[in-house]
Order: sequence, then C-alpha cells, then structure tokens
Amino acid sequence: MTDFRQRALDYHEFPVPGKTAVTLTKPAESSMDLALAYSPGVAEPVREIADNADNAYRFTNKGNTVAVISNGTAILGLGNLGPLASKPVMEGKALLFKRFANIDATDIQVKHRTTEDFINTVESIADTFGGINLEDIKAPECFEIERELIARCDIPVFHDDQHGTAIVTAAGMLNALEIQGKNIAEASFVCLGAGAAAIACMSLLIKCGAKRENIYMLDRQGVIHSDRDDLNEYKALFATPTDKRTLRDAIAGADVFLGLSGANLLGAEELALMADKPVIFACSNPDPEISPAIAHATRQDLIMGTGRSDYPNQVNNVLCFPFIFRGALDVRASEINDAMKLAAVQALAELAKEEVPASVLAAYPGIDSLSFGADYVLPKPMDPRLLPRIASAVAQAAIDSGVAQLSTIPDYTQR
Ligand SMILES: O=C([O-])CC(=O)C(=O)O
Ligand SMILES: [Mg+2]
Repeated sequence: MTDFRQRALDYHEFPVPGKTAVTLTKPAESSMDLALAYSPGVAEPVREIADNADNAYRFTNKGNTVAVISNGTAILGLGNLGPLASKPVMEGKALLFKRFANIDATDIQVKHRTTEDFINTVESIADTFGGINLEDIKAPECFEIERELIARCDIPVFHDDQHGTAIVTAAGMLNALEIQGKNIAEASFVCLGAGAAAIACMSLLIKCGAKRENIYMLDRQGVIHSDRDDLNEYKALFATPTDKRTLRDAIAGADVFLGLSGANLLGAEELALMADKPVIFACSNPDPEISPAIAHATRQDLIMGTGRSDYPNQVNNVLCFPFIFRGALDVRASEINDAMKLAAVQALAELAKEEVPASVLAAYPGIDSLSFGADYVLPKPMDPRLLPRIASAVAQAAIDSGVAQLSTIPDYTQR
C-alpha cells in the first residue's frame, strides 16, 4: 500500500508536475504564422465574434472546451479539504475528458466566501467554455449552485457528482437487478449518504421505476424519517414515516445497498441481514463502505460494485461525463436535460449486454473474459464503444427534446 502511495505521488510529480498541458493546434513558426495568429490577423475573428457571438464556435476553441470547476468542499469521499487540494482531482477529470472524448478541459479551483460569490464567479467566466462540469461541491449548496448556473448560463452546466454518478448507478442498478431476478418497482433500497450523489441517484432511480416508499435514506444522524426536524428541503423529499432509526434497522431485508458516504460504514453483520440476492454498490472513493473482500466472504449471492477501477463493476462517473459532454457539445445543446440523462442510462445499460471486443480485454491484463453477469454489470471505462454509443444517444435526445442548436450528429466511427 505504501508502494502504491509512492507510485501515485511519483506519477503526479514526474517527469513534469501535474497531469495536463496546453498544445497548439495551429502553426506558429514563421512571421506570417504569428501575423495570422496574433496581431494583426487576430483582429479579424475578434470583429466577427463582436458581430455575432455564435462565431466564437467557429473561430475559437470554445466549442470543444469544458471547465471543470470545484471549490473543494466535498473532494471524493475525503471531505472539505479546500479548493487547492482538489486540483489533482480536477486535473484528473481533465485527463479523462481528453483521453476518452477528446475534449479540452480546463480545471478551475474557486476560493469564495459565499455561495453567491461562487455562482457569480462561474457565471462571469462561463462564456469562455462550451460547457461547465461542476465537481466535488458539497450538498446542499451544490443544488442551488447548479440550479442558478443552469438558469444564468446558455451552455450546459452539469454537476458530475450528482448526475454523472446517478446515470452510471442507474444503468448498473437496472442490470444488476435484472441479473438478480428483481423488479426495480418492487425492490427495497437503502441509501447510505444524503449528499449530492445520493439524492441525485435516488431521484434518477425513481425516474427509472423505483418506488419512493421503498427507499430508506440515511445521513450521519441515521434514517431520514418524517419526524425529523433537521432536514433540508432536498433530504426532506426522502423522509418516510417509519420507526427504523439505524442502518441496522433499515437494511434488514433490503434488496439494495447504495453507499455514497464514506469508508467502511457498512459492517459484515449488516450485510448479512439483507434479502437474498442483494445488490451492493459501495461507491465512496477512494475507499468503499465495505471492502469487496469482506462482502464476498460474508455472502455469495450478492452483486457488488465500487467506485474503483481495481475491482469488478466500477460504478464511477467516468463512464458518463466525457461522453455526455461529447454528445451535448457536438449538437451545441443549451443544457443537459432529463431526456439526455435517461438516454445515457439506456445506452450504458445496453452496452454491458453486448459481446466484449478483444481490444477491451487487452486493456485489462488479468481479465481473460467479460460477459454480462454478476461481475460485469457495466461496460469498462476503456471500452471504445462508450464514446459512439453514449455520445450519439445523448446528441439524439438533445435534438428530439429541442435543446440542440445543430441537427447533425457526427459520425463517431470516423474519429
Ligand atoms: O473521482 C471519482 O473517482 C468519482 C467522483 O467524482 C468522486 O468520488 O467524487
Ligand atoms: Mg467527484
């Protein structure tokens, strides 16, 4: 483990600090190149954009850029460690945007006093970019931040920890429940955590057929029930009339455990109390609510997912955010709406049921076969089919729901 720690630090430090850099897309070798790139040539696109803002998509990098913006108040499952400490994660998201969807992402860490300050800062710089990916911002502020920025900006604003996580969770959950022979409308859910990801996941699962009355959500105080008077408006949506108070009370007989909270909060004794053939998605990063080793030692009939890449069933927003932005940017969608999110859920869930090409297996040494089942409920992040499938489904949904400004979907197989 210390070895891995050192390796991770070295990866970030050498050969140059950090994970991203800027590259040039135009020649800058001759004096003519410079005359075109800078003064006097640059004045021409300036005039065009001043005349018509849409020309920014034609003459600048706006249309292929996403700002990854955080204030560091909820970094992974590590907590509120401040904006600067979130920079490795935001650079990491930029790396993933580039690697998986060829989107040029810029990481931005915002130090602010009030929520309004943060909103104003992001609004003020939004026009620079084709889209805004909000990341690792704590609840409940993240809900107001996202709502306000969607209203004030005419580019897509997407809080990845809410919707990216929810889309991947919903796709994996639909598949896992199908494999376990359970119907989402009858399944009972325990959601440990009541932050941004938890609320978004349960809300999207309800849109996919889960019943609100079959859900127990827990925060640090225990079960969110109707007699509590300490609930914000978002948690209150999940308050149920019940005598259950603890995780142990809630989990007895449950079909699903969804963890979006912190490390090691689910005990083996509690896992043992769940219904037959349960689904456990322990998604706290980097350390899950229960380790797969303990979970599998406790019972054999479960399907287990985590947020990590080193175990089967990685339930992580990396399976969504690069591709949903690719589709949104390519048809210049003004927002990422529910129709686009549900299209992404469906595309992701369906892809897991298809045969896995040898090129995907080659990217995972140590795995010699993958097929739809308990250890493969979601596609692998290295699967090159994610881009064409999700981006085109999302772009089509944007067109069909009337938020796209362009009506042609690129041929992703030609990229
Ligand atoms: O970064 C990850 O692995 C997933 C994520 O967004 C988080 O945990 O906040
Ligand atoms: Mg995050």
